[in-house]
Amino acid sequence: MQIPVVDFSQWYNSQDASSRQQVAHALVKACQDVGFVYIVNHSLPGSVLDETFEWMRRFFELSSEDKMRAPHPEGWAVHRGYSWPGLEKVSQVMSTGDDEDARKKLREVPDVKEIYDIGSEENTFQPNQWIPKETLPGYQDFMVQFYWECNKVGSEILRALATGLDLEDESYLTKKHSGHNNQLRLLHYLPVPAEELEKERTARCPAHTDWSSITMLFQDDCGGLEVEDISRPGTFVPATPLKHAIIMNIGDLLQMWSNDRLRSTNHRVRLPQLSDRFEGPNRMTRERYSIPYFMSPDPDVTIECIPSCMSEAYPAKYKPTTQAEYNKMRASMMY
Ligand SMILES: O=C(O)CCC(=O)C(=O)O
Ligand SMILES: [Fe+2]
Repeated sequence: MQIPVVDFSQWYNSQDASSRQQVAHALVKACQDVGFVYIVNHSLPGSVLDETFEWMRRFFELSSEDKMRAPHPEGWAVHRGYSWPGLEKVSQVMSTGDDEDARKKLREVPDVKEIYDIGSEENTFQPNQWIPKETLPGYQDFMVQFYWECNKVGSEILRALATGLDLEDESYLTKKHSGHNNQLRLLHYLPVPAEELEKERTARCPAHTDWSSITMLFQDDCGGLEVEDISRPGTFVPATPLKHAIIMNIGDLLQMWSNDRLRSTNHRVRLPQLSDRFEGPNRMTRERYSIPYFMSPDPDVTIECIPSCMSEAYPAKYKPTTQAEYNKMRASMMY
């Protein structure tokens, strides 16, 4: 399996409907066959992405005391602010109600990363947790702007998906995504001895699917992200870093929405592939920075089968749900 590359330049050519259709169909095909795709020639300038990685480096280099001025609130309901190493545990386990034991067991193998989550300034249910402005002048303004730039590209991707799914209304999906329920996450994976990862005594990010509609991921050149081959369950292939490309993947909500036509694929972060990403006698793996941006519909939007994805022979498989309900089920196992 190879992760397809889709060139988005023709999508922005509003004069040429057939080129736009081609891009949209290539995108949908990739999301059906693999669930992951590299998008190149999108509207986010490489210089902005480089600058974002610079800002996040500066943020994570702050003292823990400084970072702890914007801590992730206790519990799962608010997903903002700084999570110190070990706080979050990624898992595929769903909540059943009586979870204390399951939660403890999951944490026996900690995830060695620190995280900073950001949302819309206008999302009052998920208030942002900022460090004082004077601690890192310019950081907050930059991130707020980057959040909306990502939303702009993400909206174009949703528009292309609707077109590629042959929906008459190109804005079928974008109408349900105001942008205020997205999540920008800055991830810093700490250096660890390779053996710790090999023996699974610690983890970077265990296999999971995302709960979003779509996720856009930006990564540095360290490597380690792996994607499951849906035609050979259990086999993972590396998503090798491609400079300034967006790695886009389908999340659970769009898989449900599309009646399993678009695939929410398992992925994980393991050892970097390249040998020069390790150093010293105990093969410390290099640190890694990545930025997933999760696009989610507004909380009360009903996720029910897209008309072009069902027929008499292939009826809707999922019971309608809302983003808020699905989010609650997944999030309560993570914190
Ligand atoms: O860090 C990465 O490359 C992937 C992170 C990820 O899959 C997630 O946060 O959902
Ligand atoms: Fe993910």
